[in-house]
Amino acid sequence: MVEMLGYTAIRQLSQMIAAVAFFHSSEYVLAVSIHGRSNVTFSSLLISKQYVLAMGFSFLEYFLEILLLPWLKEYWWISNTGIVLVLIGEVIRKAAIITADRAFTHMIRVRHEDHHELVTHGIYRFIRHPGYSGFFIWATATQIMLCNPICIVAFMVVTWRFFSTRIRYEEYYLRQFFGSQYEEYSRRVPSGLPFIK
Ligand SMILES: C[S@@+](CC[C@H](N)C(=O)[O-])C[C@H]1O[C@@H](n2cnc3c(N)ncnc32)[C@H](O)[C@@H]1O
Repeated sequence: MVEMLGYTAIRQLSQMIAAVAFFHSSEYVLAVSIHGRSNVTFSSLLISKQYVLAMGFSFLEYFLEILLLPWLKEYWWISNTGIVLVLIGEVIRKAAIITADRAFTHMIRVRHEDHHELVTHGIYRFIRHPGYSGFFIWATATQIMLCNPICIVAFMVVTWRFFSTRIRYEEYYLRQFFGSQYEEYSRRVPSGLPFIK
């Protein structure tokens, strides 16, 4: 197997599998420790059908290019930049989850609960949506790590579009829950995603 794939593929694919496994297992562990096992479902692993499809495309691109354009995978400075960005994305996202604590629910709240307070400290002082910003960086970085030019662009476009819709929906409710407090906060602090104020 190692001889068939070669050093580059073995290394880059192992990094990818490690990044994905760590991301999802840590999301699940954090969700259980914050919300309790009985309130956490398989969806907290954040593995949707669309996500599996995207990852499928990513591996397909990787295998086609390593067979047909192997030189493309040898830009180690690009691949290593991807590793650094994967770590940065992880740190931003996990800092968001830990800081927001019980306010960080995987399903967007549409009803205000008594314990739900507006979080504006820690990483939320600098970015309004650090959880989404971290995921956006992480997902794009996995493709940079694999030197997958098509999926770098595709992952950026798809995750950006997904979060731009989600942020509009989420902020509609946050404005209802927290009124002028949220207005003032959103004027002062950037979203953390490009081209979203
Ligand atoms: C998946 S979390 C994402 C939180 C945030 N958008 C982020 O990217 O870090 C979604 C939940 O967080 C809540 N939420 C988002 N921003 C918040 C804030 N600054 N303070 C309290 N709750 C927040 C929303 O009401 C929603 O139910």
